[in-house]
Amino acid sequence: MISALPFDDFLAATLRQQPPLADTLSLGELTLSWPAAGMLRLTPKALPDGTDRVLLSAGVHGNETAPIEVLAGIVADLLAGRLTLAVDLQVLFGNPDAMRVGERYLDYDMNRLFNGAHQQQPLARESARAAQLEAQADAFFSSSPTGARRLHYDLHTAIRGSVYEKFAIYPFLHEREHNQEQLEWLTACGVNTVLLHSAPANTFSYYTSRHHLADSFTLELGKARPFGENDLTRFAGIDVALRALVSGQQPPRSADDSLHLFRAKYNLIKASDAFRLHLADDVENFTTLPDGFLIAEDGDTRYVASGGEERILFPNPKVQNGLRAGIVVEPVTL
Ligand SMILES: O=C(O)CCC(=O)N[C@@H](CCC(=O)O)C(=O)O
Ligand SMILES: [Zn+2]
Repeated sequence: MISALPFDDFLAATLRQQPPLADTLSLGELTLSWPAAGMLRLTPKALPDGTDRVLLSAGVHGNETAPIEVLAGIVADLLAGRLTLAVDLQVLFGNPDAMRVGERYLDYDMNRLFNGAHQQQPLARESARAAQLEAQADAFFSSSPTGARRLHYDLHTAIRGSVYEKFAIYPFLHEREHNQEQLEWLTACGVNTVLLHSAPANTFSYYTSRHHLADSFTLELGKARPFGENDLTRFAGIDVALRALVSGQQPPRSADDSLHLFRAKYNLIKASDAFRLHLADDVENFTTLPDGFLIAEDGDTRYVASGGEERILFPNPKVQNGLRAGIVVEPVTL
């Protein structure tokens, strides 16, 4: 075990490709392990039975920088002893190579490569990294003691603005109920809108939910901007909430305790280069679609809104062929 911190800023060390450590590191009340780029585990030396396991990831999309900066700030305060750690914490920066160049991905959208899907794209640089992230999540969660909560928040920002600025995406659950306590926690954090997925997906949050029965969410926290251009005051709510979580506290209650729930109805799939989206670039996420509105078409396939209650999420005609180019959602109650 070594005892001197080899970096003063974990994000900077990740971006400059500083070599990780083969050994664990002792730092005051913490044990650290840094087995690979962008992967840091912080464990309190005193670890009571039932201590929560918390996985916080950001940068699965390299251009979604504000959540990366939020996590970097939390790590810095834990390492400096300004914040007390009360959980076993795994921090993962998903795609450092894409972060370095400020792109969503280099070869293939990494959030379509989990759940083993990386095996179908062996040439993509994101595939090796997705497999490495899965292995790290496996090592972290599979050794968790019974009774300990397993939580995973995968932090993102979106390409478009949104009617609801902050929202959570709840992966499809197999024979499990949605966790009411988690929905209340999200609401307390100011994340008042939740989309319930209706089918499995190859996302990181689905992977940990499915394989480790974690309470896992993709959190969409605002708009994607390059490093240095984020207004971090807009991320203060989640910052405060995550700091409370890792130090074993409840988040301060948000003034607004309403909850807007939606269900994914179907995906728009870009099957070919003929895919045409009939929504302007400034149409926001969760915009309502009038009954009969032609959302998109792809050759003979026409996506037409129905009923007047549907809304559009993540419309993007630039995705690779075969991938999701949007989600049509509808309001739901639990
Ligand atoms: O703004 C967009 O079009 C995409 C934002 C984003 O990266 N969203 C995630 C959602 C993942 C999920 O469905 O759980 C993604 O597309 O990977
Ligand atoms: Zn993203």
